[in-house]
Amino acid sequence: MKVINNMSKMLVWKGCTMASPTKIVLLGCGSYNPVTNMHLRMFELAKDALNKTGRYQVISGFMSPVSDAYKKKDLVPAKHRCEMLRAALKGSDWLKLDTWESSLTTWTPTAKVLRHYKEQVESQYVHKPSPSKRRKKLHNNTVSDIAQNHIPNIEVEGEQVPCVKFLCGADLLESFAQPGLWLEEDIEYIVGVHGLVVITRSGSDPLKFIYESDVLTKYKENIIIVTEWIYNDISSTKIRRALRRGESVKYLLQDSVIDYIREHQLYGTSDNKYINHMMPSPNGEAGSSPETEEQSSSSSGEISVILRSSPHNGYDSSHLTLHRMTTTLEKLSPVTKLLPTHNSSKVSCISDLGMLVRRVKNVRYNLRTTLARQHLN
Ligand SMILES: Nc1ncnc2c1ncn2[C@@H]1O[C@H](COP(=O)(O)OP(=O)(O)OP(=O)(O)O)[C@@H](O)[C@H]1O
Ligand SMILES: O=C(O)c1ccc[n+]([C@@H]2O[C@H](COP(=O)([O-])O)[C@@H](O)[C@H]2O)c1
Repeated sequence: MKVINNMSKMLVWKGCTMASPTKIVLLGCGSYNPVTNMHLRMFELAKDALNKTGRYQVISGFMSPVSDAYKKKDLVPAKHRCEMLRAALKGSDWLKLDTWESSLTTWTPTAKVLRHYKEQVESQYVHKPSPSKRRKKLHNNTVSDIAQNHIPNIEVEGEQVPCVKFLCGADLLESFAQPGLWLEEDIEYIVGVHGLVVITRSGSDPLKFIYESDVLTKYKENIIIVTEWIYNDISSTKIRRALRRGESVKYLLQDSVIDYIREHQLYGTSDNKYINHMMPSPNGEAGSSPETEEQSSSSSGEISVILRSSPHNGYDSSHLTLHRMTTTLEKLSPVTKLLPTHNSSKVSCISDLGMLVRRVKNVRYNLRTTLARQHLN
């Protein structure tokens, strides 16, 4: 009988019934530069936690990459971030990319993005198109939608208008306290009107943070904290660093995202890919890489690798390094030409390529590869 009493309490709790949980659309905003497995996992965690309460039913999740106007350091163009998201989301039947925010030429505060979503969900619900039309729109979600102010498609059933909740990591919640970053009224709108689902992140203490904030305490009923027990601190920053250093990011990103990054030579991958293949280590094994001071790739297809070397007595082998890089690059890509752009006479002497790898410090080579196809054009 006790169980039944408890059940009946649950049934009347806040006017909700077990039979009619509130339908939820989760919205995640971020740079997604690039999208990681943790960004995807956040949605799964949130969905599980909300559904398990019996009060909510998550029907859709949307990922909204920030526009290029956000100008965050190392932010690659929205076109690429959207394509990587699109590739990553192929395996999900309830998560979707929304390109509206990223298509704008100015940065949009998150409160405005949420307000836009709320309006879209409500209007879509009221003027619900026929299922066939909705399905068609859903599959038309391509990068070209960026120019068309794509409207998210929510699969809705029944008559209840879904609520849009903001999904974020605990670090984003804590950024609410950064002076001058978020507007007070925006925080109030986000938490008061929409509500938050916060995924814990290492080094954060969301409960304490909520306790210390008057506005968050006021709306604490609207904040759901989801503890990620499987400790996972993947961040896009760490991914970009690993890529820049030519380190593997497999199992941290979706394979399709890794393929996209390689194909489009994002985050400095072009240089490392070649360097890792061509540079022998001191004991002759392939795989060590020279210290590169700077590696960059431009949208014009040019790749720059700058090597630093220090004065050293003995034989100058840096030209050999240059030669090896040239031939390896040409072997790897027959359409690549290397144009040395620095005077090699100033380069220090070193007898061993592996040593060069470690001692390169002062003198620079700027190896510029230009795709022959571009020469031809
Ligand atoms: N490992 C993680 N655990 C919990 N939340 C995360 C994690 N990684 C990202 N998030 C959340 O994902 C959202 C989108 O974040 P964003 O794209 O800025 O990712 P990021 O990995 O933190 O990026 P960067 O490292 O470039 O700052 C934010 O709400 C952020 O808090
Ligand atoms: O709305 C705001 O005032 C606001 C202030 C700081 C960050 N945001 C959003 O938070 C998201 C994550 O930002 P970041 O810098 O952690 O990548 C991104 O979508 C930003 O638009 C939003």
